[in-house]
Amino acid sequence: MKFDRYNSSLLPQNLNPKNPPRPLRGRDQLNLPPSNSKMREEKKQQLKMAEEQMQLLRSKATELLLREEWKDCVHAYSQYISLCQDQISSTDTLLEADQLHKIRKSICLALSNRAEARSRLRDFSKALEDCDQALQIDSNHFKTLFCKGKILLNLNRYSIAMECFRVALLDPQANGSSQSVNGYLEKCKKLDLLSKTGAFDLSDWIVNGFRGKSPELAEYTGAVQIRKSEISGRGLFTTKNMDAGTLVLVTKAIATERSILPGKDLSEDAQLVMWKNFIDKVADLSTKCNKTGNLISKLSTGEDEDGLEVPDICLFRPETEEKSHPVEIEMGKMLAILDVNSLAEDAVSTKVLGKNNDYYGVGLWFLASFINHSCCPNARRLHVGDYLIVHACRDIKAGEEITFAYFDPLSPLDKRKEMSMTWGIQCKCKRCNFEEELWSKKEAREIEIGLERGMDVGGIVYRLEEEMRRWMVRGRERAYLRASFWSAYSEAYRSDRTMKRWGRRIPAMDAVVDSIVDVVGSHERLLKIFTEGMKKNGGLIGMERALKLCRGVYGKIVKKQAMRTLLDFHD
Ligand SMILES: C[S@@+](CC[C@H](N)C(=O)[O-])C[C@H]1O[C@@H](n2cnc3c(N)ncnc32)[C@H](O)[C@@H]1O
Repeated sequence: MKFDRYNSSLLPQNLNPKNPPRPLRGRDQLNLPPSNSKMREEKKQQLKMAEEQMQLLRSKATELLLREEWKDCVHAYSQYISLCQDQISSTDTLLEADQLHKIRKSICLALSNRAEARSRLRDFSKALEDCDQALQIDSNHFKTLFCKGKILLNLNRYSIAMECFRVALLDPQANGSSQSVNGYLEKCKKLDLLSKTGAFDLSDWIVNGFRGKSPELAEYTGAVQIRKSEISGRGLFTTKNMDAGTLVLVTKAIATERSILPGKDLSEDAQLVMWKNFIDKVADLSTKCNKTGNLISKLSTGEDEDGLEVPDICLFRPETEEKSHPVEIEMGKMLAILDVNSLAEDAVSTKVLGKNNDYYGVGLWFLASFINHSCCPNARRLHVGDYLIVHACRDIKAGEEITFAYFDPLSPLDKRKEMSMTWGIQCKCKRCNFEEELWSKKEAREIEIGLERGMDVGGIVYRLEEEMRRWMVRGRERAYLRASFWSAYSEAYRSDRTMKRWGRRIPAMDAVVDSIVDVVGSHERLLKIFTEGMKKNGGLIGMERALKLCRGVYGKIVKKQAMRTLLDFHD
């Protein structure tokens, strides 16, 4: 075909007279794409700019890390990491192998530092994700392994934590910090053993008068499982016989909030503020960690408990991996869960353990949340640091449900009913049922009224014992009533005048204490009267029984010296 030079559409655009040509330069004159070398030049330029930007961001992130401004630090490292990743993907072909290696190393360190910052914010799930990503880049990265080990230790996942510290120690970088890493490794080994054996020993701390840092504990689950309960919903059951003092479980708080409350007038407001902070903490944790969120969502709201699923106890073990999806717990449900399951750290045992009277603490502990109330409890709890220790307060048979007293079991039926209302429960235990029935007797009500009106306690005890003989109330049932009227018994045993007057006509103190311990379990108020009695009798008679009582109240404290220190508390 003849070349039609006037057919403008066939002309290159920049030679088209309809489009005035712009000044042409170099390769542009031929309308060719930029040469490889030009592209390289431009990319290099971009690379340089990005590098400068990254440098700035990295310095900023490091500074925030050193200043311990964790939130901003996480943010800065996130920006830095995504810039690095962008750079790798956009300049992939242009990066020399060593440049690529350098950037990947920087990402690894940034992930490690972000993990550190996240762990300080207690965002352990995300911190662990960062560690794992960093270790994908460099599986022996010392800083990351050290950080991951510490996070896992915090989460009581001792065996994987140990593995991290062991690998970290192989790194030549560990030299400078090997003492510290070794320290963590030893701690892990000790706690791992404790978590498997439950061989805790609080003796030294107790002998030292609970001064100094509370002893290091590990999570431990004894011979127990979660099952359907005849009391309500789910409960915790033993799978083996346990004698008084046996450790049932040790569990670390999901969250706690503590304070020394100011003067009385302010204390209600202060408690409200604490409660709000506590709710915020738990809500925050449940969104940060899928496992925590999922486990919280399995707790009772106090409604329709019998329809609730029975979770496997393994789910609550720290080493159980979280494979769960995020759950969103709506605020109303969260409030109900916390209302039903949170425990106040104001148990008498906490006060004995060296805390002030105006000290107030609240917390949530998973496994303890499955323990139902009974007025004849077989277990007690003790708070040490963030840990809750549950032990048998009397002998328990395999298959029996573990129960706490949510309120004072050494109080009369009416008082217990009043207290159960504040807990939103209606106790139907054997003791409550028996006493309910007995209270139809006019004599029983008269005894109670007598106690309320401050009648002579010796006379009250005498009358109650006489009536029980007449009603043919024996064994456990007799112990129920003695526990309900314990305030009269203890006052009588304590008063020399009363004992002089009624001594022979009322039963001996140790027989009454023994009968109550058998059904209601050991209790510090029983221990107190017992040790006072021992002192009056000149010392060591009854020491073995006192120690047994003491084990029921505080668990199996290993050294006798520590037991004696505890007994002294009750003088
Ligand atoms: C800490 S939870 C105990 C575990 C609960 N049963 C579950 O299934 O998750 C406390 C709740 O259990 C129920 N509960 C505990 N003890 C009870 C009792 N003695 N009588 C009736 N309900 C009880 C009440 O609904 C209470 O709010």
